[in-house]
Amino acid sequence: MRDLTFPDVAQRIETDLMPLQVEGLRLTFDGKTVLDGLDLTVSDMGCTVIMGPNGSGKSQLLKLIHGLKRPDAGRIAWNGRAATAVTARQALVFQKPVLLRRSVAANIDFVLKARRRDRSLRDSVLEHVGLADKARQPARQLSGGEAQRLMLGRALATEPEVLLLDEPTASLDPASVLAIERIILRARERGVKVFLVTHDMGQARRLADEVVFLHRGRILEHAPADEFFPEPETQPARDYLNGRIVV
Ligand SMILES: Nc1ncnc2c1ncn2[C@@H]1O[C@H](COP(=O)(O)OP(=O)(O)OP(=O)(O)O)[C@@H](O)[C@H]1O
Repeated sequence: MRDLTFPDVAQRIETDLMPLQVEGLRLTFDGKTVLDGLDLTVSDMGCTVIMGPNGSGKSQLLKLIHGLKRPDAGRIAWNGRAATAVTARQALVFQKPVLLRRSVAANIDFVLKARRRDRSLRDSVLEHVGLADKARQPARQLSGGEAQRLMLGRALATEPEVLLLDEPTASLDPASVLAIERIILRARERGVKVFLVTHDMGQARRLADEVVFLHRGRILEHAPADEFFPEPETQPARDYLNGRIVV
């Protein structure tokens, strides 16, 4: 992937959506508590990595703070604004790419049109995610890593102030993982606030400015990365980092 400067995708942004404040957040499914009264304040820019064992509630937390679903109880505020009021100023990328059965370029065009953004941005977005040479190819023919880069391109085409990423590199090869991490880092450097769910310890250490550790629907730790990784305070976090089963 070439390193170029793109006027729109590379533009520095200043968001007024921070801090994120979560109070008493509760989510249940059929009477089962999935998130159990979470309190969380994220004030800093950079990358907040959300970690924790399978089923600890990471994906549900991302969906709630993005305003995609409503909690059973509690409050979410992005600098005082309700999550549902600012969804369009954010982008969420899931683990599994969800692409239109059209060309790579048409997948970007679709988003630009929906957001009434200049179509000319498409080429710079595709360059940015290293897919310019595949613009006319059907999106369904992309490899897993390429498809995920297209998903990131679609997300960036909306010029999000907050990027929410749910295991964006699961099952990708090391080169694809690094390509995606470079895109994430560039967004972060431009002032996009990043929330990243990952089980990849190397990735978490490479990208995290701070870590939120979830366990059984509760936040056990919220700490700067340079404190969390060398010295997690709780046993479940220590076990998780050491690869022991803590579910
Ligand atoms: N639609 C649903 N109906 C019932 N339970 C659900 C539903 N979606 C999620 N859950 C439950 O909510 C809990 C939290 O799920 P979530 O996907 O947030 O976990 P996670 O921490 O992201 O896990 P993983 O690391 O495996 O992706 C799990 O116990 C899951 O089974």
